[in-house]
Order: sequence, then structure tokens, then C-alpha cells
Amino acid sequence: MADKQPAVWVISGPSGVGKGTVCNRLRERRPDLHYSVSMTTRAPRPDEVDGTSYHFVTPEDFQDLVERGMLLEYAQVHGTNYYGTPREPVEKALAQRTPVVLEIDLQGARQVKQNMPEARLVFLTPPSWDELVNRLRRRGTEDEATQERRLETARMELAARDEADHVVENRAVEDTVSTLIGLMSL
Ligand SMILES: Nc1ncnc2c1ncn2[C@@H]1O[C@H](COP(=O)(O)OP(=O)(O)OP(=O)(O)O)[C@@H](O)[C@H]1O
Ligand SMILES: Nc1nc2c(ncn2[C@@H]2O[C@H](COP(=O)(O)O)[C@@H](O)[C@H]2O)c(=O)[nH]1
Repeated sequence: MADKQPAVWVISGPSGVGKGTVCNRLRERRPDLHYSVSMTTRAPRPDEVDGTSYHFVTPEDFQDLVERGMLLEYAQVHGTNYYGTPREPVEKALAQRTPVVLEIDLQGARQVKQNMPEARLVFLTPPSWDELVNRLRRRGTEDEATQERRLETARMELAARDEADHVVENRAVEDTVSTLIGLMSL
């Protein structure tokens, strides 16, 4: 019998909403899924490990990956750095019928949906705009100008939330993860 479970889960939403936090917890509760590690030209944050958080690459190396068709999708996010999903690990996981989780921005999500219409897009929203701003500020990984740029993108992304297959409010992390797990088993 055909497996009806959609194999690619795209987790998107504005900067600071909690995508990374939710995906890290999802990984603990569902270690059987494949979690894509993106390429980025962004500089690592102090706690980030190359190859685990991201593959940190130079703009030249990123361009080379694009030209060689090594990325499933890619985008310039917040008008600054480039981010992209390595194609091969995703294709390998899917060939083994392992569901895949991509934590990517909305531009990338649109590309994935175009190429893989069966992919399911989950858009995380904050409980309120003020809470989103507070989460981004509290994280404290960006300077004020960068936070402002991220919040500008956030306004556009929130306005496009209806493009998603599922919109989930990230109030308490554990509840959000339970909702995701529930959606995955539908
Ligand atoms: N449900 C939640 N309630 C309260 N705080 C949260 C929640 N989820 C995440 N946070 C906190 O909000 C901050 C931003 O979370 P996180 O880094 O996961 O966001 P993100 O969506 O991945 O952001 P970006 O797109 O910028 O990478 C972190 O400090 C995190 O601990
Ligand atoms: N289109 C893609 N977007 C990605 C990818 N990996 C991460 N992201 C998104 O970038 C922003 C910023 O991330 P940060 O780590 O600098 O805070 C965030 O929205 C991520 O979801 C990717 O491979 N492709």
C-alpha cells in the first residue's frame, strides 16, 4: 500500500519566532527524521558548530554550489547572507523513505513547494508582534540594525502566512512540537 505520509516538512516563519528551538526539540522527540543542515555565508555565532548548526561557507563556495546544482533551494535572506539546502542528503533520506525536515525561510519554502508539491509547509507564528520582538532581542545574537532588518522581513513573511499548509502559533515549545508531531502522523 502506498505511504500517504508527506515526506518533506518545511518549517518556516519570521526570525525569532522559535523555528530553531522547535526543530531542536522535535529532533529529540523524533530522532528518526532527517534534519537538513543548511549551507550559509553567514558568520557563525559563538555557540554554533560547523557541520552541525550549519555548513559555514564563503560566498565564492556558495556560488560554486549553486552553479553545480548542489542546492535543492537557496535564497538571500534578510537582504544579506545566502542560505541553501544541500540536495544530496535530502535525496538520500527520501530514497530511504526517511521523512525530511527543512528549517528555511519563506523564499526557500516556495521553491521547495514548486519542485515538490507534496511537501508540507508549516508556518510558525508568534503569540503577538511584541513577543516576536522580545524573543529576537532576548536572544541577543544580532545588533540592533540587523534585528530591525529581520523584523522588516518578518512583517512580509507574516503577511504571507496563508500560503502555508498549516499555521501553528508557537506559544509553548512543547505544545508546538506536539502539534507538529500530530500533523506528521495525519
Ligand atoms: N515558545 C517559545 N516561548 C518563549 N521563547 C521562545 C519560544 N521559542 C523560542 N523561544 C526563544 O526565542 C528566541 C528565538 O528562537 P529561535 O532562535 O529558535 O528562533 P528562529 O525562528 O530560529 O530565529 P531565526 O530565524 O532568526 O534563526 C530564542 O532565545 C528562544 O529561546
Ligand atoms: N532559504 C533558506 N533559508 C534558510 C536556510 N537555512 C536557514 N534559513 C533561514 O535563514 C533565516 C536566518 O537564519 P539565522 O540562522 O541566520 O538566524 C531563518 O529564517 C532560517 O530559517 C536554507 O537552507 N534555505
